[in-house]
Amino acid sequence: MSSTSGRLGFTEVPNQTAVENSKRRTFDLGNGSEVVYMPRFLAFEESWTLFDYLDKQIPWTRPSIRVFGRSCIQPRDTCYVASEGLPELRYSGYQPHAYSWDDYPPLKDILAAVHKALPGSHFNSLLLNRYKNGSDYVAWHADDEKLYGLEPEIASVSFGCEREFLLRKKPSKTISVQSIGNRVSKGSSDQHSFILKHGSLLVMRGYTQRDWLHSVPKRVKADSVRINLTFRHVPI
Ligand SMILES: O=C(O)CCC(=O)C(=O)O
Ligand SMILES: [Fe+2]
Repeated sequence: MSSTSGRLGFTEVPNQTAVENSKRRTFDLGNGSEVVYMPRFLAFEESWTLFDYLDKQIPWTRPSIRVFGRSCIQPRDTCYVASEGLPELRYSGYQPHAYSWDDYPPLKDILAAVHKALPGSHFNSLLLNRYKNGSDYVAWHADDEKLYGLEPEIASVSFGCEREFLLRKKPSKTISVQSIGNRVSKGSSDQHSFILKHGSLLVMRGYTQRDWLHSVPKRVKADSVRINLTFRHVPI
């Protein structure tokens, strides 16, 4: 984009919105894992319209899942949308019904925007989560189901209440802690935290699911609904 010179010889600064929209930060987590964060992926008002639609129209359920051999109610609402003919998703002993994209046209618009932002991506399934307030959460996990292959790219779009998204390195199977004299250096880059904003996009790619865990912890102060969409590719 070219910039014009003002009357007094100052260079004009592009307007603030354009600068914000172009903000895209890439975080190299090391060893082939990468996270990309775009705080203003979708416009603010449009994001509220989508939030209202999703909150009201999606057939949310709160299923029973199995965690460490015990049955419990999943601590958030969920729904699953997938293209026809994909192998079925199963996680924590639960197999969600796959709804069709055609039943929820705004999801196709969001998918198109994600594909545009991430050239070369081909998402064909979507796991939706609804956190009614700060007592809903997702525990530490990796989306490393075989179904997704070895290096899944996962694109996560958030609406509504801002929540913290944490990444923590999986314990290494080899001894990677370096001893320097008496001091044990573990490095501080084994954890990352993002506040996922209304209308934001966060992408995990490379070996992030193999080498890292992520979570959205409980937050007493979060007092309103958050909706999160994670787009995934299931190879056929
Ligand atoms: O709500 C989020 O930001 C993350 C959801 C998530 O990790 C998942 O659905 O696997
Ligand atoms: Fe996840």
